[in-house]
Amino acid sequence: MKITLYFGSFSPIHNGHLAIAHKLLKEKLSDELWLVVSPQNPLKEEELLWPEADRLAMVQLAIEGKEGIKASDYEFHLPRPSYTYQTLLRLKQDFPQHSFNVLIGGDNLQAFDHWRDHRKILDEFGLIVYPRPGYENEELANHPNVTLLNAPLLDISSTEIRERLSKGLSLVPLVPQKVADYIQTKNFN
Ligand SMILES: Nc1ncnc2c1ncn2[C@@H]1O[C@H](COP(=O)(O)OP(=O)(O)OP(=O)(O)O)[C@@H](O)[C@H]1O
Ligand SMILES: O=C(O)c1ccc[n+]([C@@H]2O[C@H](COP(=O)([O-])O)[C@@H](O)[C@H]2O)c1
Repeated sequence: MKITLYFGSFSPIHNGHLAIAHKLLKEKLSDELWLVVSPQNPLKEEELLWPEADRLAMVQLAIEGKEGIKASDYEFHLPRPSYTYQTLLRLKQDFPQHSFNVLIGGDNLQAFDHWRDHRKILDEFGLIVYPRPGYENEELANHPNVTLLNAPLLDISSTEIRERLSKGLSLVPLVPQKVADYIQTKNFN
């Protein structure tokens, strides 16, 4: 099978992520999409991230009943921080029957040059990139292993959700109701 991996901190997952996931499957660019929860993005501060088990639980709630999408805790069992190329090599070893590529937002493409082994990710696996406001990387966008996905842009970020939570504002419609309910049962700060 052709599997697309959507790596993220997902602290928390929101409707922007889900819109992209649905679009990818609708365009039939892959057989399955795996949402891989990264315990520790090498370029992110640890204190901004909610506990990984909660982040995974919220991804699972958000995709419940949705065909073709899976939540993955694969990186929970790998060394930290979560270097994507290392994860890809392990996945290739563990699932030799599948082929993998990586879905990223244009904002991550901008910073992609700073990812460890980014050239190898590009050459050996390939990227599917969708636009994010204000970000471009023309050189990479023209690479033969980069596919562009023309997806809807929802101006939502996990940061905004955490800010709304700290102000006591409603989280719907930025996240699915089940995720909002989950967050209310926790004491995240
Ligand atoms: N509104 C959105 N629409 C589409 N993709 C998004 C959106 N927000 C984030 N992404 C993408 O989803 C992936 C995972 O993002 P991440 O978990 O860091 O969410 P985030 O909202 O950017 O978080 P934060 O605000 O904490 O930085 C990244 O590739 C990022 O580019
Ligand atoms: O491999 C790297 O060097 C690398 C550098 C920055 C980000 N990443 C990965 O990119 C994914 C998206 O990160 P985030 O926090 O924006 O959701 C996440 O899985 C990170 O581990 C990976």
